[in-house]
Amino acid sequence: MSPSLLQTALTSSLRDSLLTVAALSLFFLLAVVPLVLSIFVGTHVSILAAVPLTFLTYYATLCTSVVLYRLSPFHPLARYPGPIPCKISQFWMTNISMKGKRHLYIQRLHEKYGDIVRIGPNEVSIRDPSAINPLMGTNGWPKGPNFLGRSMGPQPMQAMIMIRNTAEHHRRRRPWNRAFSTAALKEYEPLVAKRVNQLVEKIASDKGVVDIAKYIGYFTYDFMGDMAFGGWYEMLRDGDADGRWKAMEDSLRATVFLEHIPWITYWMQKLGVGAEVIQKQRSFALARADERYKQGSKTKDLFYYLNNDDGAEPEPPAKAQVISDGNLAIIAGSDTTASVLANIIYYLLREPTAYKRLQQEVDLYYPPGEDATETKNHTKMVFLEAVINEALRLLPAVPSGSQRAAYPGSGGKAIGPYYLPEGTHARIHFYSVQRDPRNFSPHPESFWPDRWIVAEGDIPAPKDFKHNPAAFTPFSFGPYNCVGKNLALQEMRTVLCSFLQNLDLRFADGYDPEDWIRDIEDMFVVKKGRLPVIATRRTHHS
Ligand code: HEM
Repeated sequence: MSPSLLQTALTSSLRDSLLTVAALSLFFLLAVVPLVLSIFVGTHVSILAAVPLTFLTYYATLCTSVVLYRLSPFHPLARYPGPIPCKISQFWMTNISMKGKRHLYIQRLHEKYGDIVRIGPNEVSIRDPSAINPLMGTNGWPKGPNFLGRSMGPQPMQAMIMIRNTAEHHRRRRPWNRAFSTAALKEYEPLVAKRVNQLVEKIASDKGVVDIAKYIGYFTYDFMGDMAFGGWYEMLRDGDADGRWKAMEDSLRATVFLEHIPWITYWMQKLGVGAEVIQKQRSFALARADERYKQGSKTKDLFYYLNNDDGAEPEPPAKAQVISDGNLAIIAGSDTTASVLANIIYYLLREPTAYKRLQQEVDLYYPPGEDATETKNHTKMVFLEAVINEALRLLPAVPSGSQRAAYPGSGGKAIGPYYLPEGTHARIHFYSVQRDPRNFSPHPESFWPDRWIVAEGDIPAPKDFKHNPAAFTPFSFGPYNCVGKNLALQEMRTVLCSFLQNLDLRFADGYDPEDWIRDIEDMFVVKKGRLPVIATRRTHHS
């Protein structure tokens, strides 16, 4: 076995052993100790009364002391404010998250308590851009343990997004970086173009009201299948016949539940409870990955790089690693891009002047007859860029941020002006930071694409204009940031140019645009509702 595979296997067997020791200790504390105590109590009362009495008293004392400690000035995070239920138990935030409005809840907490707030007994949310680099940059902290919960506990091989060891993450990220290089992105252009044309055709040919958010989702899924596995599924053509998209959306609620209480996944796995919804989603990807192995590399898709078919790494990776990361691409790349794209369409339809202006820009660069899937004009399209940035600012695809925590044994750290002891889990609340008037003014809560053009100095700045690029991190920040950022931007620009060149879009009659905002849920990634539109082909523009 190669040294890196050996290291991975050892790390995961060490992790499993540690989890088993932790579980046994918990069992000892919660079952064995009160049972032994009840034998002593049984010398004074009947054993039938002694057992419940001892257990009840033992648990009450245990819970009271935990609660008192978490609220006390002796707790390492005592200096940071927050609501009492958050300080007492992680279950409070779990409950909030399950309702889908965590992003708004945490935003309100920041308004009330300030730039750092305790959102769990050992977890803080931060709304201060000066903390982004120290927390998430090269010398910051790695991923937090919430990813272990999100993935339903240890897998045969962890997907890259879960890896907390910096060196191991760096090693695993190398093939991804090659797969998203400028040269590789160029190779994906025809794949994007083919799917974009199919999407436009699908929307144009569907008569009546179209749920454009659904079709955009199918498009991103089909495209990620092409890009990751050299072709996979035809959701735009066949619909969600066997429930793949639904399985992915369903798994969001289960994973947001588990991300706040990752330790529970250990017990769920041992008892075989609740994994179906997540396993169903995963089984689709595993099946396709297996097929792809058999086919071999005919095109340079992501699999080609993950499987080291380009020969850039000294050793071939384990099969389980390639499968895990291929699956990760589908999950990380489809839902995120779909929600951002649908959100951009929503804002454009809500702001007809912005829609018109973008259409004029598209008409300028892609007049009728010009191929709108060509990327050559993208860098010149300043309003297109402003529209995408503004939608990403208002609704980042990961609104409540990605958790970070010190690697065990590495100690506490000054994160900007805040000292966080080891054992703390911390997130930058992207949603709040990007809507903070100290970072973006005026109209921090409104869709105003011009702020990006003002910031470039292309139009004069209004009074009290504020624009802080360091506070804009919709693709996250640092060595664990979104590796698919450039692909996502390329995809979104191509879709928007093609939509606006070929279609006229408007909200369906009777649709209340507030429904879109109401339906948005923060399930770590954004879960969106329906976006009913009427689409007609553009025929008479010049
Ligand atoms: C608009 C679309 C997208 C947005 C807003 C977005 C945003 C994000 C964010 C916020 C993260 C978390 C990074 C962290 O933990 O700090 C992430 C991670 C990731 N994204 Fe994206 N993403 C998008 C599209 C894509 C696409 C198209 C892919 C292609 C496969 C992709 C692949 C990944 C991967 C693999 C990770 C994990 C990176 C790592 O752990 O090193 N994303 N993304």
